[in-house]
Amino acid sequence: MKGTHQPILSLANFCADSLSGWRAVSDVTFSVSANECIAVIGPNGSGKSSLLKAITGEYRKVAGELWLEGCAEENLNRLYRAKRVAVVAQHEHVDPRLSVSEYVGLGRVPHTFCCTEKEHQRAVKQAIHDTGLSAKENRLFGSLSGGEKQRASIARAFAQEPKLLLLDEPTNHLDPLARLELLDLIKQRGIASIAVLHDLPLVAPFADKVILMSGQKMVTCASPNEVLQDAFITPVFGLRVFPLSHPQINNTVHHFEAAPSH
Ligand SMILES: Nc1ncnc2c1ncn2[C@@H]1O[C@H](COP(=O)(O)OP(=O)(O)OP(=O)(O)O)[C@@H](O)[C@H]1O
Repeated sequence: MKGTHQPILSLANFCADSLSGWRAVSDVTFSVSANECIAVIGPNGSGKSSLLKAITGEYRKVAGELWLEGCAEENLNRLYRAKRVAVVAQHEHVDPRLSVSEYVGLGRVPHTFCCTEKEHQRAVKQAIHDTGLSAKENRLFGSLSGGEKQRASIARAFAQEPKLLLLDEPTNHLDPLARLELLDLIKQRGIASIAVLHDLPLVAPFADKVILMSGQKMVTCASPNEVLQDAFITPVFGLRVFPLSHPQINNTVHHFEAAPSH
């Protein structure tokens, strides 16, 4: 049952700075367990990507606590993180001459010395299969469409066999059906996932919890129905929320319109 697992990641009153001392995120408190999906929402420049960078250690902790699988931040080394956390970044610079299977194989790098070649190959094949790319495994990365590249990035992250998946705007450049399929793919995988999403109507079907960011701070972290309300959304986005009953399934869907004063 969701919520009863030991958290994979916990942050409490967490603040992090860039190397130059700029305050990247503050007031962050939440946890994510295996099988849980979290959506991070907020307007442009509100600190969503900064939050992911703080979790990966790119920004350094200056206050509060972060635990990854029960290990405190100060005791984490790069290999420990790399074995547990996979990142699908917003802009990935990939050598276009790599084949899809070579690119997906990069996800195995943190496990280089602790798995056999057969185990590496099995993980890569499985990830390519699960993301629907089997027919394209020998194609060059540079020849893939935008949506296929996005799937290949997810496959690389799956091949890493992480405990936690961090995704920065994974639905960018995807058509409407591909967006739904990609989020469903992540959800079905059953890995603790934190995804930055701009497309607010996609948030409730995907997320167990929503983190709302504004001005580099976490405003709240709660269920989609709790966060997707005027009280939170209007001051941060300038939008009004209309929760509607879905005609066929027992779920609320959310419609958004510009708030009158905006
Ligand atoms: N090292 C830095 N020094 C100063 N400001 C920075 C630094 N890194 C990021 N910023 C600023 O912090 C703000 C938040 O950036 P971030 O990339 O986290 O936003 P975001 O919510 O992911 O935005 P978007 O939706 O546009 O991708 C931006 O205004 C950005 O210019």
